[in-house]
Amino acid sequence: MKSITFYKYQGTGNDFIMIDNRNLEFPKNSKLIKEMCDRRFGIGSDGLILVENDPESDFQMVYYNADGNESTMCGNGGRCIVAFASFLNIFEEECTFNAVDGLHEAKIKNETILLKMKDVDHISETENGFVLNTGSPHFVQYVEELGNFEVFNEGKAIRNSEKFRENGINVNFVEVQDENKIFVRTYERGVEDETYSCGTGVTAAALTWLRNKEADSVQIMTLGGILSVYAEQFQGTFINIWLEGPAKQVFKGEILI
Ligand SMILES: N[C@@H](CCC[C@H](N)C(=O)O)C(=O)O
Repeated sequence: MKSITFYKYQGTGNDFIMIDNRNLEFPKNSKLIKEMCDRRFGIGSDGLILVENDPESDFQMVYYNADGNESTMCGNGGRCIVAFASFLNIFEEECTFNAVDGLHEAKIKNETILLKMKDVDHISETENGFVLNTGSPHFVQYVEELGNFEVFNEGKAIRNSEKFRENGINVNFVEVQDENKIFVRTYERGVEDETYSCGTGVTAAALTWLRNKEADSVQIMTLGGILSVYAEQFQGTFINIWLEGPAKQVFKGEILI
């Protein structure tokens, strides 16, 4: 048996097991990762993230969903790994890191982490919503009374519909609160449940709200707290997209594998 040190982080309630894997000793086994993320039989989390060395930036982010599979970009996980890399003294105030969708910049500002997301040059409009990729694929639908909305059942049905079943999609429901504030709840692919917040999801929701408007920022309420998205629109493309919000270390532990 081998003992592995892990840390638990949460970013607006989206929670992750974090492991410093700069020595490449962690076994990347999806059965093990799924067991570690299990909320009854394991540590419990929405995903697991490894910090590894990267030749062209401060570190590499390797992200797994709670189902044990390596997946596309995680925005809240990206903010949490920045807090973790700072805790590990990998950088001081600003950093760059590589993730599955390319190079990201990030900054620590007081109690929050600002993470630069990839540019978004295409938003498709369907009969009941929008589809876009903010590092991960997202469906965004505007609804009323989101507090009482059946996010799990409706999200699961869309994620498993014929159009999206094969590759999967994250499903975000949005209620407009006012011109500068929206409320978002997300059914996440790979967790196959509603999570308290999804960083690439709120970014997707924010861009659908900001498109064709003069405004360049919006505040987003989630079940786990408040996030902000800043973005510029240039010739039909969203550039300089920044996701801002808190990311906190919750505990440290050891597991035997
Ligand atoms: N929690 C996430 C999204 C993680 C990826 C997602 N589950 C997928 O597989 O697409 C976030 O904060 O962005």
